[in-house]
Amino acid sequence: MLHITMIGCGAIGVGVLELLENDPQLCVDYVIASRGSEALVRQRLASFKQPPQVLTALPADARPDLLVECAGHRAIEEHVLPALERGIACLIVSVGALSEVGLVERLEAAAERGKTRIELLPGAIGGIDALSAAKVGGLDSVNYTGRKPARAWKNTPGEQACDLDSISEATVIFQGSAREAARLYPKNANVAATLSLAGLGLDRTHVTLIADPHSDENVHHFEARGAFGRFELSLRGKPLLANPKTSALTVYSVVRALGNHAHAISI
Ligand SMILES: NC(=O)C1=CN([C@@H]2O[C@H](COP(=O)(O)OP(=O)(O)OC[C@H]3O[C@@H](n4cnc5c(N)ncnc54)[C@H](O)[C@@H]3O)[C@@H](O)[C@H]2O)C=CC1
Ligand SMILES: O=C([O-])CC(=O)C(=O)O
Repeated sequence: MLHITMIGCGAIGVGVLELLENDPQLCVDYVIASRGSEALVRQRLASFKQPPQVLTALPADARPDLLVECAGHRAIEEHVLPALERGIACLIVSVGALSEVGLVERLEAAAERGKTRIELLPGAIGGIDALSAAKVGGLDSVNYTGRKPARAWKNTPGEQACDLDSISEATVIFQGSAREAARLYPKNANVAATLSLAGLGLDRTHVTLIADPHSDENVHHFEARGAFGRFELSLRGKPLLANPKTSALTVYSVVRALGNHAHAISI
């Protein structure tokens, strides 16, 4: 059985725990919550048969097989870097955090010192395997468009780009590099960052973000061109009820990745 520590227990975390509840090969022993939210998280987990222990930091003597981050950008600095130093393998969904200058290098150095590894999860997007394979032959361009319902852009700079409550048609709220998108929209541009890291990099991946008042889906579309040919993918994800910014596929992506670590055959 694999012993797992989960960082963050919001929409993704609860979804993952629900799917893992009856898995005999995966056990989430600890959930690390942000300071002050422990009681709320315990309440969220009250209906679980065997709820994980809720803490605000990994105990010094804990030695999970895997740590999975489902929390947000700040959690990388706070929990992932120290865990890597301790030799704990980490899986990350907040891939956009890696747009911060120098963070990739610091994660690599921490993993090297801990003799362990970091896995960036595809989350809400697919095709990362094909894109990173295409990169080997050389890529010329990668263009990504993220289209979400207007409400998914609440509390983001999208509010300054347009009036999210009254737009009557799909409105472009951002165009620029994946690095800038990840900085400005940390909770909405993890896919942009993931595509960049797999493909042409944060500065050469072109991103368009759209608020669509008529959509109830999170639509991720990208087109890549290179020596391999041309590749286009459109993924129409259903948002999670608990958080309209997040697609349900992100939960399944975490469960898949954890299962791949536990099972004899990974796919
Ligand atoms: N790679 C991808 O495709 C996607 C990645 N994400 C990332 O996943 C993150 C979580 O998404 P949701 O579960 O929907 O968000 P959420 O807001 O529902 O839940 C996040 C939870 O993590 C907790 N948290 C925040 N910072 C923390 C810290 N430093 N330590 C411990 N707990 C902390 C919060 O209190 C909250 O309970 C997003 O912020 C985003 O960065 C989200 C969607 C897709
Ligand atoms: O869940 C999604 O649809 C993707 C997302 O929020 C992101 O790219 O950060």
